[in-house]
Amino acid sequence: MTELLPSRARIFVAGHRGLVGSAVARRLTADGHTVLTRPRTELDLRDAAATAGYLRQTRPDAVVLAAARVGGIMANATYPVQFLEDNLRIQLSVVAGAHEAGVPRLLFLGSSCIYPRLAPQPIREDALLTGPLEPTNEAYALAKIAGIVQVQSYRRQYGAGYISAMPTNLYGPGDNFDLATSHVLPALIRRFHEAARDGLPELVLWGSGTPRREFLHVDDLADACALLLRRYDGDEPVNVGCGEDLTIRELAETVREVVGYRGAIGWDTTKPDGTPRKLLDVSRLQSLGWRPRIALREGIAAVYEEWRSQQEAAPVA
Ligand SMILES: NC(=O)C1=CN([C@@H]2O[C@H](COP(=O)(O)OP(=O)(O)OC[C@H]3O[C@@H](n4cnc5c(N)ncnc54)[C@H](OP(=O)(O)O)[C@@H]3O)[C@@H](O)[C@H]2O)C=CC1
Ligand SMILES: C[C@H]1O[C@H](OP(=O)(O)OP(=O)(O)OC[C@H]2O[C@@H](n3cnc4c(=O)[nH]c(N)nc43)[C@H](O)[C@@H]2O)[C@@H](O)[C@@H](O)C1=O
Repeated sequence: MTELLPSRARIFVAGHRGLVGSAVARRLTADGHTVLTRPRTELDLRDAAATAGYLRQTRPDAVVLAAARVGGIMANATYPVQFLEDNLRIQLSVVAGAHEAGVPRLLFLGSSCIYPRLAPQPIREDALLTGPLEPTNEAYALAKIAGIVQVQSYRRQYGAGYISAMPTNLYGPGDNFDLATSHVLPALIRRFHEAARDGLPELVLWGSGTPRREFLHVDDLADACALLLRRYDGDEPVNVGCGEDLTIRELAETVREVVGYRGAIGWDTTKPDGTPRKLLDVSRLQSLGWRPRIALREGIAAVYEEWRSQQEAAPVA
C-alpha cells in the first residue's frame, strides 16, 4: 500500500498540550517521527501571520491540527462566540499557512457534532449537511464544518494532500476535569470521587441520563490519526469511533463502580441533554484495517487512577 508520509517525518502537532494533541505527539514520536511543537504563549494560532511565519520557517512534512477551543455541553452553550470565532481563526491560520509553506500533508480534527442532531444511526460520513444541527453546539459544529470544507477546497483547487477525521466523544490521560467546561466523562470521574470522599447520600447529574454517547480512548484515536496520515488521501472526512454507545445513565453506573461511590444517582432535568444519540459508522476507517484496543471500563479505570494520583500530589482547587 502507498505510504503518504516519510518513515521519519517532521510533523507539527498544533495543540500538543491538549488531550488529543498530547496523545498524537506520543504516538508519532513512538513511530520514529520528529514532533514539532510551539507553546501557545509563543504562537497564538489565531494569529495568521505568526502561524504562517512559523510554518514557513519550519516547513514540516505534515501538520496535525489538534488545537481548538474545546469543551463540554455547558461551555459550548455558554460561549458560542468563542467556539465559533476561535476555531474559525485557528483553522484559517493553520490550513492556509500550511499550504503557503508548501506542507504536503495535513490532518484536520473535527468532531461528531458536525452531523445533524437527528441523523440516522450509526452516522455515516455522507450525513453531513443533511439536516439541522444540535443547538447546544451549533456554533462549534459550524466552525468545524467550515474546516472540513476548507480542507476539501485546498484538495480540489490545489491538489493538497489534506484530510479530515471526525472523532466521537474522547477521553484519556490529561483530560479537562474543570466541572464548568469539561465533557461528561472526566466530570463524572471527578464528581463521583468527590461524592464518595465527602460521603454524600446522592449525586445529581445533568439532564435525563437517556442520551446515548460513544466514547473512544484518545490513544486509540492517536493510532487512527497515525494510520490516516500514512494511508488516507480522500476528499471525505473519516469517522473515528469504537462502534458502540451507551446511555449517560449506564456511563454513570460504570464510573460509580470504578470509583466506588455507594450513594444514589439523581438527574437534574433542567440541565441540557444535548443530542439524543451520536454513534458513528466507522466502516470507512475499519476498511483501512483499524480497530480500537482499549475497552471503556478499562480506560476509565486507568484515567481514574492517573487523575487520583495527581490529585494526591496536587489537589485541584
Ligand atoms: N475532547 C473530545 O471529546 C473531542 C475532541 N475533538 C477534537 O479534537 C481536537 C482537540 O481537542 P482536545 O484535545 O480535546 O482539546 P483540548 O482543550 O484538550 O486541547 C486543545 C489544545 O489547543 C490549544 N489551543 C487552543 N487555542 C489555541 C490558540 N489560540 N493557539 C494555540 N493553541 C491553542 C490548547 O493550548 P493550551 O494547552 O495552551 O490551552 C490545547 O493544547 C479538537 O479539534 C476537537 O474538536 C473531537 C471530538 C471529541
Ligand atoms: C465531544 C462533544 O462534546 C459536547 O457534546 P456532548 O456530548 O453533548 O457533551 P458532554 O460530554 O458535555 O455531555 C454529554 C451528556 O452528559 C450529560 N451530563 C451529565 N452530567 C454531566 C456533567 O456533570 N458534565 C457534563 N459535561 N455533562 C454531563 C450532559 O447533559 C449530556 O447529556 C459538545 O461540546 C460537542 O461539541 C462535542 O463535540
